[in-house]
Amino acid sequence: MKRDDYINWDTYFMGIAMLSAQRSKDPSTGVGACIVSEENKILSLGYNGMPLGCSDDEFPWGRDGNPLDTKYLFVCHAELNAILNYTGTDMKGARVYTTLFPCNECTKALIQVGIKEVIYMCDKYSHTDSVLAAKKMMDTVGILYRQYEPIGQDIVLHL
Ligand SMILES: O=c1ccn([C@H]2C[C@H](O)[C@@H](COP(=O)(O)O)O2)c(=O)[nH]1
Ligand SMILES: [Zn+2]
Repeated sequence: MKRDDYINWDTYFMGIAMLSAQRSKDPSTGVGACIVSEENKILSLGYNGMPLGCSDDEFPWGRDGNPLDTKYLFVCHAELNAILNYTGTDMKGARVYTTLFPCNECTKALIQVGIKEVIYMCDKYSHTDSVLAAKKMMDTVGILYRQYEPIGQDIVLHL
């Protein structure tokens, strides 16, 4: 008889997004994203990090002060990295699992490549204009979004 305690698709893909976030060098918010086809095949992965050739050790990771001394103008977001890391040709109808609700800039890119659903873990910036704009765009174009609901087992990463 087969096991009945296997994890469901949402847990599987959110777990992979969480694992991807562990690659981030961001000291305050590591973000991971996993893009999945309608057939439940992983299309791409990403996490937030400095662009290629921009050293993790030389570019800033701070949050406050002169904008040029913070990470915000430099860091490439997890969802955008997942899109840019994709080597295939068609993401239409795919969904993205992300550990943080996408910002407005990532949302524009998710729309342009045909993502149809966003499953997120954390929405800690829900009050910001960026996330409000992201949700306005998703509502307008019909992208569904829902918070990940753990069912059964917790995702535990023993690292
Ligand atoms: O859509 C998003 C929004 C943000 N991120 C990244 C960008 C930063 O590296 C962190 C946020 O840092 P805070 O210190 O919490 O402001 O999250 C992303 O990858 N995707
Ligand atoms: Zn973003």
